[in-house]
Amino acid sequence: MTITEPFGHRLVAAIDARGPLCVGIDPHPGLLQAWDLPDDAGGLERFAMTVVEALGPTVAVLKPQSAFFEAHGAAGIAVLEEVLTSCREAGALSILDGKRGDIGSTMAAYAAAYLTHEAPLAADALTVSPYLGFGSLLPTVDVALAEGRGLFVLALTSNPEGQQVQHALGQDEKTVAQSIIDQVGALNAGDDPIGSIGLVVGATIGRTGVDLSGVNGPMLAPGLGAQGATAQDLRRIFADAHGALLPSTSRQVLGAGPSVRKLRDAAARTVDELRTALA
Ligand SMILES: O=C(O)c1cc(=O)[nH]c(=O)n1[C@@H]1O[C@H](COP(=O)(O)O)[C@@H](O)[C@H]1O
Repeated sequence: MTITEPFGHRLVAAIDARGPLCVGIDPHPGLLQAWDLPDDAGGLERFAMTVVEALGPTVAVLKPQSAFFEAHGAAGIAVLEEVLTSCREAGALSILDGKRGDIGSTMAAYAAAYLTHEAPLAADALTVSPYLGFGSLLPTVDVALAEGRGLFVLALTSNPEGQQVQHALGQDEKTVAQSIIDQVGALNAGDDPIGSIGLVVGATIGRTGVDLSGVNGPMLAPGLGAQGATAQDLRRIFADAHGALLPSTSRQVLGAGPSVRKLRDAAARTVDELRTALA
């Protein structure tokens, strides 16, 4: 589908209408079992499509995690395609969590695969890794912007191991993470209300002293719930941030299934809690 409105604008409108929440579609084998589903492509489809049925009409953003679909081979990819199409039809934005990062010419191929209107696996945005050098992402940035889609660039990830790379000091005495944040901010500069190139800043990162005041773009914050972060952590980390904060959780909400009503209630409770904490 051809999109004319920039991703950043569409995200702001979705958060305004539905609340600041992204729910990850992470079909862990343990969750399939808890939902009484087989660990095969049929179980994967039932799981993922139940989440879309429950949350596609109510939650701002859904984020399928690619690896869980790839694990089922061609049949799993077909389910991912169905999920991405159904998110769109249900009115939720989609972020494909693929964490792609490669040399520039290959990044152009990832952009063609996930961020163009002809692509069967087109999502509204894709997670990407800048650790082959921020410049390697620029071909993907160009395609995303031309297609009305977005990126989420890993800056400060929610896992503790990320610090080894992300807190290291670069030649300019900035941390690697701050340098990525600043380069994303430069791409979004002047966009109103915000640009379309986002960052991933985990809700678990603690006190880093990072400056998010110049982002002017979307900020995906995973780590709520199963990884231990709370709405109050978000309030502290993003106190001076400028952009659109999109808290994200997977297992905390998915654990409420397979009942559609319970999934909806779990997401609605999380949105209420976030709205109160972030007001
Ligand atoms: O890009 C992501 O979505 C992501 C980045 C990050 O720093 N930390 C992180 O947990 N994620 C993803 O967010 C989801 C978190 O799942 P839960 O821990 O179940 O809420 C997983 O799919 C992770 O791959």
